[in-house]
Amino acid sequence: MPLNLIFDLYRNLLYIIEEVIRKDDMIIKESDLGKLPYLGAVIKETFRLHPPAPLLLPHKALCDVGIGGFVVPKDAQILCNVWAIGRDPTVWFNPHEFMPERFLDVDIDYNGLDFELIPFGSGRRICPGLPLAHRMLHLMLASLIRKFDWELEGKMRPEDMDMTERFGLTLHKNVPLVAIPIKI
Ligand code: HEM
Repeated sequence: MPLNLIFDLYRNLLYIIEEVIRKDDMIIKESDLGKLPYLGAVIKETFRLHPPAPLLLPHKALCDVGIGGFVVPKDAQILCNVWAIGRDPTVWFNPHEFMPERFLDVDIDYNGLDFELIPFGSGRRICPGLPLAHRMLHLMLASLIRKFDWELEGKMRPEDMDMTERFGLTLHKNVPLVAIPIKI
């Protein structure tokens, strides 16, 4: 999705949040989150394209394991490339497009059971902070959108933003985002 459309999306999110949450309610509450499926879809789409831990954490095979026709030998170190899974064209339609709508009518979640979207990992070493991160991300993003208007530093146009990523244990924007909050 072109970046100027992402700003339209931001306006849409604000509109939806205002529609759902009563105007006189000052603070977005956890009980409001179930009424904001589009917000959830935006967060899932962000995790799909920009997983904070692009290779999860290193794992090690305890014994030889056969999987999908391959043998993973005992003691092999395993890095799970969730960044690549999120952009796999055999799994995702238009994988490089930022399209939150793709999550609206499907039952794909990041709870570790849907292997096409596992930003928190899966299985017994799944991130124990998932429930906290899930709540905080929704509450913080909804509050930031609702309480402020935003503009880019130096009147930069959204389409001129440098979206390249810097890989490491965690994934960062190569050029950090600087956005200016304007109190509404
Ligand atoms: C957006 C937020 C977060 C993301 C995307 C994330 C992602 C991950 C990932 C991918 C792993 C490795 C899973 C694996 O090895 O397969 C992990 C492990 C872990 N995370 Fe998170 N995490 C987040 C927030 C948190 C928070 C808020 C906490 C604590 C309050 C936390 C605590 C941990 C711990 C302790 C582990 C190690 C678990 C183990 O190895 O058994 N994480 N996380």
